[in-house]
Amino acid sequence: MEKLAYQTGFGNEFATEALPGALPVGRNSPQRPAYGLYAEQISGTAFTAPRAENRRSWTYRIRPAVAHPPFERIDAGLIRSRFDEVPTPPNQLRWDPPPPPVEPTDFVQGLVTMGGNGGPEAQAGCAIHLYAANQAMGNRYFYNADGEMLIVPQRGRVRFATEFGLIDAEPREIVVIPRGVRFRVEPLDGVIGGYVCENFGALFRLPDLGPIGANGLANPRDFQTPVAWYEDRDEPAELVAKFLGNLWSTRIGHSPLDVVAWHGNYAPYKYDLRRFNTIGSISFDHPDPSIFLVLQSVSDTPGVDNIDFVCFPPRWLVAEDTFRPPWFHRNVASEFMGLIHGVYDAKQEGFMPGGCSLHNCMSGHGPDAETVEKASAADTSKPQPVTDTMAFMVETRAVIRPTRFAIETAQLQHEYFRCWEGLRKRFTPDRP
Ligand SMILES: O=C(O)Cc1cc(O)ccc1O
Ligand SMILES: [Fe+2]
Repeated sequence: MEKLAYQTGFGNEFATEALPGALPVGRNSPQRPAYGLYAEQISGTAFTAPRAENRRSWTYRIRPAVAHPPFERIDAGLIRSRFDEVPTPPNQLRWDPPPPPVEPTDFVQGLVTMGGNGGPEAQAGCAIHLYAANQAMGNRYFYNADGEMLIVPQRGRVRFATEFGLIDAEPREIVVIPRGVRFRVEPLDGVIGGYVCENFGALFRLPDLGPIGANGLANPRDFQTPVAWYEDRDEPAELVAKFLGNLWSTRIGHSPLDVVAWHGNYAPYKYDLRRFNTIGSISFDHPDPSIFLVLQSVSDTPGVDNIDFVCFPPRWLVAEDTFRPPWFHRNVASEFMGLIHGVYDAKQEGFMPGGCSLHNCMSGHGPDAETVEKASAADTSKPQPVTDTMAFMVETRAVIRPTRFAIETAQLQHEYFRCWEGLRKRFTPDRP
């Protein structure tokens, strides 16, 4: 597999051309763009959004995006963008990894919604999907008008061929495809699978660092955006749109990935979670998980995010006289977790790579009984490495409401609550 070239930086003003001179200099819309290309803008924020948040790109393409017959509605399979199918239980929920697809399945066909909140109309909230595929999309292309898609590969390497260029990703990397950007997914290994966080709200951004300083957590230079790449393919193709929760399809006679040059700050990107600069306590106590924040989607209330995407990478635990794993807690926020690799430090077993868990607003949760036994007996005068792990959490302001599929699937672990059954009473009122 050839190594792809990328431009680096988060939300930079990128400029890239696949043919020399395709990108106009000093203007966006020349009367006759070079090579007979059409100029087209795609905006990801309101025109008048403050400069620091404003996102848009200019593309120079073989045909404008408008060149297609009307869309017709198609079956959305197990994709959901409304979350009122079944009552949401306050229970701790956990799922085994889904079995790989048996039928030929591409990325869009293999999307299954596990839960979510808000919706595309409200422009707030998120949907959490799993994907599993064993086929390339071929001449099928997809775009999502409902939100940007943060894709978390868990199994298999995968190529995203997008209007803005090519991205190859492997497990422990994440990919963000902005709202509206057309793309196609190709497995680079036989079976691919993972998670998708569809963000209906404000675009993902890097969090402020406050007293941490100018460096740390996910560093901007580690975000990678493709260079311009195009295909000039005049052949029958299908374009599928996700629009207000429904899927719509149209037939076009060419590949929509025909952008020869582009500039701007609205484009797909990838990030390797292994580059996350993890920060933790070097004195005592387990800090709040906000120190693991990779990307945030802010809400209208300062400090209360629509979505926090956090990761739990390998790290050292050194806090003395401290119960080192995640503590027992109930949060106002809701937590959907996935395990990309290895073992999660709060759960000895049952939380498998490819699996997921959901602990909603005020539902008690924390380390399982086995973890508590171990951590309570550990020698905390010695540093302890947490190795071979990569978990993530989608933490949201609103309750994450599971879909009917999530509640009825055979992968739901009905015995999950038993992992806390062994928490014995250890109260000794006469012995401090
Ligand atoms: O529930 C979890 O496992 C996620 C989590 C991790 C952590 O280190 C602190 C709080 C928290 O919710
Ligand atoms: Fe939690």
